[in-house]
Amino acid sequence: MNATEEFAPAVRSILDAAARRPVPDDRVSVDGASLSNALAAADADGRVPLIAEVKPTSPTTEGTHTEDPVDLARAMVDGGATALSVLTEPEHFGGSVENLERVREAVDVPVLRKDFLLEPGHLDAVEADAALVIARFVDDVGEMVTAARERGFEPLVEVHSETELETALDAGATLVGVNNRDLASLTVDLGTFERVAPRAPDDVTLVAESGISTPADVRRMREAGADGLLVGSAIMAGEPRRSTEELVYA
Ligand SMILES: O=P(O)(O)OC[C@@H](O)[C@@H](O)c1c[nH]c2ccccc12
Repeated sequence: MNATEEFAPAVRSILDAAARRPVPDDRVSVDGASLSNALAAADADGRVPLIAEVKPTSPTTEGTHTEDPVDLARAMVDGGATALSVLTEPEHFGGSVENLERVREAVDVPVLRKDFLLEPGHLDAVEADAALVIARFVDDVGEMVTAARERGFEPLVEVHSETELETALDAGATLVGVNNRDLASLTVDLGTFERVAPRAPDDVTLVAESGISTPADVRRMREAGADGLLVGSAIMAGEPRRSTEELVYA
């Protein structure tokens, strides 16, 4: 991480909390389902490959959704979601490792753990199929990619710029998310994916993340080369099954 980088106060607070997270004594070992294979299969099936996110709240969301995460997850899968993402960050996103455990037990699509994992030991808090590694926040992306794979997770490496994409590719990432939200300022620009995506080689699975809320946004990201889309707020704000369907059949 670039220690001189300026982050929004909410982001500083998230990172401070993440750094204080305890590291479990034991390593997890999972037999994770492949998120990238699931995305490719949905595409081959003529569906928009959508990762729907169980996101109770966030620093940029008003209020907190109190629905049972399992009910939300089932509605998203019924609406055609290819995979799910579950926030496990407790202090700023209303997430928990219990939410992830219960959701993964209840559905048979791959489940991504969405959190601010800063060191390999943070991967050991809970099992999942895939784990998010945010290039901007970890000192050694290669170490996190290797640590995730050793445990059986498929790493989804999140980038926000061409430079971070290079770092992710050098680290051996094969599943890369381009976050349209700038985690320094928390502002969203769908042009981010459009700028960064053309720099990725064809064999990399590219996920467009954040700020996607309408069928037109879905088509825009697909035209720019998205192999998958990660959507949270827009689905949480609506009736989850219907709002998932609207995007999956965009
Ligand atoms: O709610 P949105 O705008 O649809 O975004 C979902 C997801 O991309 C977002 O929650 C996210 C992307 N990268 C993250 C890193 C940490 C926490 C959250 C995120």
